[in-house]
Amino acid sequence: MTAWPEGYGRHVFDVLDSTLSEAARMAPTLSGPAWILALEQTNARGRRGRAWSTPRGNFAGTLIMRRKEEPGVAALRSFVTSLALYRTFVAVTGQADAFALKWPNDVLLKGGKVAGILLESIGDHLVIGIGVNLAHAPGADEVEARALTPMSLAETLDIDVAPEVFLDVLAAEYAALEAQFTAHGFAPIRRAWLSHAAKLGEVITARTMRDETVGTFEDVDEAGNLILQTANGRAAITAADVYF
Ligand SMILES: O=C(O)CCCC[C@@H]1SC[C@@H]2NC(=O)N[C@@H]21
Repeated sequence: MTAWPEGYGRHVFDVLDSTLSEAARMAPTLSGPAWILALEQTNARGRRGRAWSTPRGNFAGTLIMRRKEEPGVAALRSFVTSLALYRTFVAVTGQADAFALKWPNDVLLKGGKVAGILLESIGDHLVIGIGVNLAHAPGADEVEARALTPMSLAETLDIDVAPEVFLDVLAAEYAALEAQFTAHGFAPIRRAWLSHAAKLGEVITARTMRDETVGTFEDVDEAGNLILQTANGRAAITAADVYF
């Protein structure tokens, strides 16, 4: 059994609209960081206003904490979280090679998307919503045409992990990385994140609402920007959807 990290609250709900919405409701009452888990969500949201489906058996969690730093630094916790997710997947499956990280914060299983993260600010709190396809993945026809195929742990690896068990491992992995981030800053997180990055050194496409940049994925800089080497030189991209 994994020890629950000291100082973190743990709140498990059967059904919620969204753990992000519950975090917003709970924020005024919290005295420290807290994890919120829902076994089912009825109105979950993904990045860029997309819907996110959470059937029973999948993981839907939110970590809420008071924001200690300026927003740009606090947002680097999306990398802390995706690295914690990577370590959690390896811990529960024993299959390090099956998983990879996709900038800015998706986790891939055998090249398809198995987990996504949505970071939001609520007043002086940071909320990190995490969705993991443990049991079921949406069909390829339910996601955008160029999106990676959704994958689930159960359907792809034949490994069943209960959301509560996943939460306990993730909370412990996160707490260890949060302590490292607080003590040593982003550099060690960035190095570890890059060591698991998908498509590093390969040509990828970063698309925003306005434009599309194609280039070789060279690095993630100290501010978390995606660095692409393009035909017109080096591009630092702050926010985009990445396509392989
Ligand atoms: O689009 C993405 O990749 C991010 C998906 C984030 C989904 C999670 S599930 C738990 C939390 N509650 C929500 O409503 N969304 C996030």
